Amino acid sequence: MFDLDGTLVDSLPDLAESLREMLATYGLPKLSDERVRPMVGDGVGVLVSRGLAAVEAHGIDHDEAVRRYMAIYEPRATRLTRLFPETRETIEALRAAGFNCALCTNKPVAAARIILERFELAKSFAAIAGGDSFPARKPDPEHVRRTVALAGGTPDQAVMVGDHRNDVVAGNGAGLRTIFADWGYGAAAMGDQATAIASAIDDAARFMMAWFKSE
Ligand SMILES: O=C(O)COP(=O)(O)O
Ligand SMILES: [Mg+2]
Repeated sequence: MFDLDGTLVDSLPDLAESLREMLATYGLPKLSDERVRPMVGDGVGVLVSRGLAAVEAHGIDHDEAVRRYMAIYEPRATRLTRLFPETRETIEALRAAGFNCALCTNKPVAAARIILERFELAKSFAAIAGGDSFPARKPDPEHVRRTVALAGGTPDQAVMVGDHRNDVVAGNGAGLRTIFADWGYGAAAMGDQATAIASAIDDAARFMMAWFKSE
């Protein structure tokens, strides 16, 4: 099971640009990509709250700001976004080895689907769950648990790969082995509780192959 932003796709340029455009509609100042990077990982509502707080915006209706953000982001979700190196090849190799792949992202599921479809990967995933698919989202383990079930798996057979503490906490809590994706947007310390730390997606796949080969 994979997280999306910062794990399969380098989406920061589109996320940050959309945030800047949204802030500009209120006449608010810009935020650099580097300032936006640590704001990603808790879903769009929190991203917008953090963006507004960072520019010290006051008196802005949060729901309206989220609507403006999504209206900007969705149509451009893959303008600058790219798969991280070896992502397609690794997904194909895992499937060829008998793994089911699933997506568990805090991003709204419609936007997640748009991205996977744009990269012709949607059909490779047995389940796609977003931050709005269930009442709970990462770091709540229920998000991971329900996604595993949707993919037809069980926690002991599954591995959660993600670049944020939320991925590690939710995966551990659901009883999965976890791999911290240290090529993503999370700080290195976020991987402390993970079963393993990987420096690239093919490295993560090597852990998975080794764990399940000997069982
Ligand atoms: O929408 C976000 O904040 C991050 O989404 P992710 O769970 O795919 O990293
Ligand atoms: Mg992520």
